[in-house]
Amino acid sequence: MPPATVSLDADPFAPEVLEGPLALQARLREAGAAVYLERHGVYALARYEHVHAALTDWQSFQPAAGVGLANFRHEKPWRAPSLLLEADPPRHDAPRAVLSRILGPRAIRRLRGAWAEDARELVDRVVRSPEFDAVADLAQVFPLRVFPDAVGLEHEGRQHLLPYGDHAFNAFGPSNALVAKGTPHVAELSAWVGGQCARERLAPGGFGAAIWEAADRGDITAEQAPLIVRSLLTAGVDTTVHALGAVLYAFATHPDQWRRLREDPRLARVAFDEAVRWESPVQTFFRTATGDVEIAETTVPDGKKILMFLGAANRDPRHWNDPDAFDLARDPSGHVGFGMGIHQCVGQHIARLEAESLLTALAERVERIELAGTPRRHLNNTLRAWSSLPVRVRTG
Ligand code: HEM
Ligand SMILES: CCOc1cccc(C(=O)O)c1
Repeated sequence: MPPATVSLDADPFAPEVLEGPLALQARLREAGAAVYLERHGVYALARYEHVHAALTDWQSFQPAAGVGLANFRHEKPWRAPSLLLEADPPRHDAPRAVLSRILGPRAIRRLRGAWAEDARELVDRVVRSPEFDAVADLAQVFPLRVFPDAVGLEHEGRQHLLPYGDHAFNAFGPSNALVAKGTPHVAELSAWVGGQCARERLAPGGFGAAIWEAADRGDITAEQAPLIVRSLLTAGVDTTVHALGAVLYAFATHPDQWRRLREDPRLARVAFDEAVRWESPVQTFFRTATGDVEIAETTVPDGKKILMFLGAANRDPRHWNDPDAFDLARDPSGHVGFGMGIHQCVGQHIARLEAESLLTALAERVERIELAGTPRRHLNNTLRAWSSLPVRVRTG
């Protein structure tokens, strides 16, 4: 008889927990292999071993009933489910294959030069001032300069991208004040995003046009094409903005690591993955049990949700040496900050290119970067993010 599952009344989506999640993450890892969260009726997994196991076992823990708290088996989704994120094989297969190709190595080779040049121009301009806000002036600016153009979006209305993604990531959590804050804008945001997925709105040569060309070839259907474009607009902006905020915060608080990057700018790529492990900009995702399934010494009843704490797994001392250290000497591969398995982030190579472009440009110009004031968090049910990151730089 497996030991009774520990129950906790904690709320991972309470503002004070979203502000500082590390204490609850440690408590969950130590309380038991699986912990039943009474408040939301879900089974929490916080240890690396079990989060990895759940992510890679889509047959037992499916995304198709929603990867948020809402259970699509008996609740209407707030928007049409994603054909990737919220789909199981075989429905998941063709959309995934199409995006994997479009967002793969050939795209990276095509974009590398232009993004490096764009990053150098932006950094040259920003560092003319010794003090600035690394979120407002870099982390939010660079992705919104390069990614919408790569997708082929019109210039008009791009200000809707961040709030749309912010609401989508809030909507994976419970219907709390964060979701209520976004609800009045959902109709306008969804109308703009939905309009941008139409073939005639997408510039030739972009990721969006390439998705429609995949429909022309019959790799996907014309009905699927706009929803797959929507995936890029939902998942591809806020995530990279907050991951860049995370890596800039990491360097501003670890001068010894900045020195390592200056000595060897090729470390930019591993630095980004180490920051994604250390801060985990995407903190949590849910799955739904497809039967009475065993995991973490617990039987999860059919139809019940599990909550995977990606951030907690990325700092699990059972898997990582000195997990709370931000250390460029570490090999962060295997972290679950991009997920794992068949749903592992299909845009991760694009995200890494954005980070490599910006960090390389900074490393070439900035001798020192440090905090110039108190950073402020941006709270979201799923994303770990900064709203402000005042820094001081010395160039040379
Ligand atoms: C540092 C930035 C990013 C982070 C931390 C991140 C994180 C993640 C995570 C954790 C998943 C897995 C979700 C799950 O297992 O339920 C995922 C999936 C996904 N990501 Fe990313 N992502 C990032 C950037 C991007 C970008 C730039 C794009 C688009 C260009 C993108 C598009 C997607 C899509 C479409 C999926 C669903 C894949 C599938 O279900 O097959 N992401 N991402
Ligand atoms: C970062 C996880 O990836 C996502 C997030 C939100 C939406 C979608 C989508 O496929 O629409 C994907």
